[in-house]
Amino acid sequence: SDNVVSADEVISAIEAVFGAVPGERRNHTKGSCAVGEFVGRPAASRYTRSALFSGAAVPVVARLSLSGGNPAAPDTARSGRGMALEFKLPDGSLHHMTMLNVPVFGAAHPQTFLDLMRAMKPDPATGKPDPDRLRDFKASHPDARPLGEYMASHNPPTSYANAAFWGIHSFKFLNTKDETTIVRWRFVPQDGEQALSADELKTAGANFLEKALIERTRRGPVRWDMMLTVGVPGDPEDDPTLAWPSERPEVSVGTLSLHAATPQKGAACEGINFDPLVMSDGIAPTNDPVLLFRSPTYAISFGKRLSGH
Ligand code: HEM
Repeated sequence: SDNVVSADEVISAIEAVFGAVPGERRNHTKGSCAVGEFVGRPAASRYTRSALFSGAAVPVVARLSLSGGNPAAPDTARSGRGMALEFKLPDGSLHHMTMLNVPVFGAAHPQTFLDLMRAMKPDPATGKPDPDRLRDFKASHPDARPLGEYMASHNPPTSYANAAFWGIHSFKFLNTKDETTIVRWRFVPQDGEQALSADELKTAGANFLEKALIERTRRGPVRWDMMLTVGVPGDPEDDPTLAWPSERPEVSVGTLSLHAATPQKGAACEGINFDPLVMSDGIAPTNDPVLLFRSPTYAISFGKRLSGH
C-alpha cells in the first residue's frame, strides 16, 4: 500500500542524496522566477467551469527549475526541467500547475521514488552512487523505465523557452453541469522545441538557462500554448508513468505569456509552495497516488525552508 511511505522519509532520503541548503527547496533547488499572464479559451468550457478559461487575462507567477536538490546543478544535466505556475483568478482564488519537460514520471507510486533516492545515495567511499544499487533499482522497478527511455533519447533543452512542459498526471475537469472529464495537458513553446546537441552539451557551460530566459523575455513575451487531451475510457487515470495513446486529439485551451524573468532570490516565486493540489473550482485531482503524495512532501520541504532549515 502507498500508506507505508511517509512524506518525512522521502524528504530525508532526498536530503541524503543532495544534502540540504538552509532556506532552500529540497528538490528543484536551482531555479529562476518569472511573471506573466494566462489567457484561456472558452473551448475548454465544455469540460471545465474553471475561471482560468474565461478568456480574461489571469496573472501568473512562474518558476522555472532543474530537478534535484543540487543548487549548483549544471544546466546541461540529464535531469528534468520544471515549470511551476501560480494563477490568480479574478475572485482571488489560486490555481497551481507544477509540470516537467517530460511526458511521463519515473514512479507509479511513492515507494518507487523513495527506492530511487535510496539507490542514488552516494557511497561514502566514492562520493558516487553505487552502480550495483542503481542496476538493482532499474531491474526491480519497471515503472521507472518509460521515463528512463525518454530521458536517454532526449537531450536537455537549450532554453526554458524552447521546452515543452507536461502536467503528466491525469486531472478531473468539472463543468457547470458537474460532469467530470478526465484530461491531461502540456504547454508547447511558440518558440519551438530545441534540445542541446552533443557538442553543445560539452560547450554550453553550467549556467546558461537563467541568462537565456532573462534575455529572451527582454525581446518580448515568451509564450506557450496549453494543449488539452481528453481521455477516453481505458486511458490510464492514476498512473503517471503511462502515456496516453499518441493519436488522442489535442485542443488548444489557452496561452501563457511570460513577460519578465529574474534570479529567484527575493523575487515573487521564491516564497511560493507550488503544491499541485492547490486547485480552483472546476479542476480536481484524480486518485493518482503520486499526485496525492506530492502535497504533503512539498509541505515538509516548504516548512523547512520557511524556518531556515
Ligand atoms: C513522489 C513524487 C515526487 C516527490 C517526492 C517530489 C518532491 C518535490 C519536492 C520536495 C519539491 C520542493 C518543494 C518546495 O520546497 O517548494 C518539488 C518541487 C517540484 N516538483 Fe516534485 N516531487 C514529485 C513528483 C513530481 C512530479 C510528478 C512533477 C511534475 C508533474 C514534479 C514537479 C516539480 C516541480 C516543477 C517542482 C519545482 C516547484 C517550484 O519551482 O517551486 N514533481 N518536488
